[in-house]
Amino acid sequence: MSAPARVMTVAGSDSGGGAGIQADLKTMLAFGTHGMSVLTAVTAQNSLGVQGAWELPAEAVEAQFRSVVDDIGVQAVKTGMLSSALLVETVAGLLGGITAPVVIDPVGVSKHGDALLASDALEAVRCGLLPTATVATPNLDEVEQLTGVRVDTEADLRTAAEAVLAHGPRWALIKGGHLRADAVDLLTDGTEEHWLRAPRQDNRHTHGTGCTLASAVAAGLATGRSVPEAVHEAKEYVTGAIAAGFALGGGIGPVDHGWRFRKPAVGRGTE
Ligand SMILES: Nc1ncnc2c1ncn2[C@@H]1O[C@H](COP(=O)(O)OP(=O)(O)O)[C@@H](O)[C@H]1O
Ligand SMILES: Cc1ncc(COP(=O)(O)OP(=O)(O)O)c(N)n1
Repeated sequence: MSAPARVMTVAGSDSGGGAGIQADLKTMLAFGTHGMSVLTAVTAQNSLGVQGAWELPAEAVEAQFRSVVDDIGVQAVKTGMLSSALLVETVAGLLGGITAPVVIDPVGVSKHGDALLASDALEAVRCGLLPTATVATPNLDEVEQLTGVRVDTEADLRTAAEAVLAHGPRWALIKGGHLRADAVDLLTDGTEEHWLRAPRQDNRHTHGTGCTLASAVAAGLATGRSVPEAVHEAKEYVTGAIAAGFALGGGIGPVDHGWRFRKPAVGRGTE
């Protein structure tokens, strides 16, 4: 039997299992790929927020990356929480040495407003990390932090994408999850435009949306999809996962990474 496509995430751990490395690996499995991980930081996190975060040494990040790439090999890479300028620079340097497609989710803050990236790391993201991206997937807050462009309406998404593309990724996927109306995202390489629209799900359990979308794109690229194909399939997956998002703990529950595997009411908790 042939091995599944290999996808690597470079990201932080979310102890609650809704975002970060845990979301990435579940998503990669949902796409039938083999997920591998380079851990950058450990967070103590739950449905109420982030209670603590501890960064790993740069040499530990580099060693994990080399262990995977030098022996197993990767067909796509996704990055998430990178925590500091040092880790952003370390990871950017490592990505410069591989040829596989790279999806950069420039994670800044969690849904609860907890910082997952030091403010002095933004310049390293702009100058070092974004140029390595096949696709960069900022949300609206990240667009504003990185480019100064504020997005209030769908019409602003094009300006945002142009500003992100100016930092060097081949494609920009601007996520409109924080807009008021439909959840509209814009994918563009500066020539082609793909508008991805989904009705806004009236479900507060949306923890992990961004990690899930970016990992799904990476899994699609690893299996040979084009960027537009991978993004369309990822959007369909995250929309279903949000619709099926469930309550856990006392705050914002996770999206359901396993929604395609479940029959109604099977595998659900009783609370
Ligand atoms: N309530 C929602 N209903 C439908 N789609 C959503 C909703 N919230 C976010 N999305 C979608 O989820 C994906 C991730 O976007 P977003 O939540 O903005 O990312 P992040 O987690 O990085 O803030 C995007 O495709 C976005 O349009
Ligand atoms: C460890 C870790 N990494 C990333 C995030 C942010 O994840 P995201 O998918 O953007 O989801 P929300 O936090 O916005 O729900 C995280 N929280 N933790």
